[in-house]
Amino acid sequence: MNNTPVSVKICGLTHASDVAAAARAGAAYGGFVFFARSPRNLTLEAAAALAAEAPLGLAKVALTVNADDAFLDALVARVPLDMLQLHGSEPPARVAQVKARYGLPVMKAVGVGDADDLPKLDSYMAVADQILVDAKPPKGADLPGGNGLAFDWRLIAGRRWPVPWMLAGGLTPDTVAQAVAMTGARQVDVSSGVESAPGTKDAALIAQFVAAAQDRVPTL
Ligand SMILES: O=C(O)c1ccccc1NCC(=O)[C@H](O)[C@H](O)COP(=O)(O)O
Repeated sequence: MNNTPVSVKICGLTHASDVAAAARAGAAYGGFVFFARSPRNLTLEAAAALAAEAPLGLAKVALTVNADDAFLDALVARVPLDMLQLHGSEPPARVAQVKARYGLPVMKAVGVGDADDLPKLDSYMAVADQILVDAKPPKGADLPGGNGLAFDWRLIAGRRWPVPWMLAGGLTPDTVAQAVAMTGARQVDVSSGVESAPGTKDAALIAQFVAAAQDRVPTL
């Protein structure tokens, strides 16, 4: 039995109040989204201002989708970051390149819809610092993540990987404890499940989510 509390990432922070709510609730990571079609999309300037608000203990994660070096150069120069999250179709070689170029830990997101998607996870173990095991977006979806949809957690029940991994996809304050129990995840990531509307985070839901993930009473 592992008594270390489950680490939580709150993704898609867009306001200073979101950063404060995530930190107050005890989240370990805060995610900044850089994807034009997302309701959580940030400019570099907005992200730099939010990053400046993040206290020690809240790791700042930038989420990009198939970004080129020019964008990542500007991002890393402008926004103080603790981790890069690659949420597109970046192959393992690109993950290795990004890691070498910026010297930041890299988390690679992999979408899971059915058992056929699981081998893809293995292909990143040698190059990524962390893996985000997320729900595969539905065909034709506008967003490659942050869709509020879960996958069948039984697909990964009991699975272990050699690098740290996070569970994501459709988690909510009501479901996260069951998801942790079923999968054995020690890290979880949420976006839609702690929002009152797409792109609008709710401080009470954030507190409830982190507490539920860690099996304790919310810190409001
Ligand atoms: O959140 C977005 O808008 C987004 C846009 C483009 C790529 C990825 C995106 N989110 C990815 C995340 O890290 C989410 O937290 C993860 O997919 C879980 O989302 P949700 O199901 O909404 O909790």
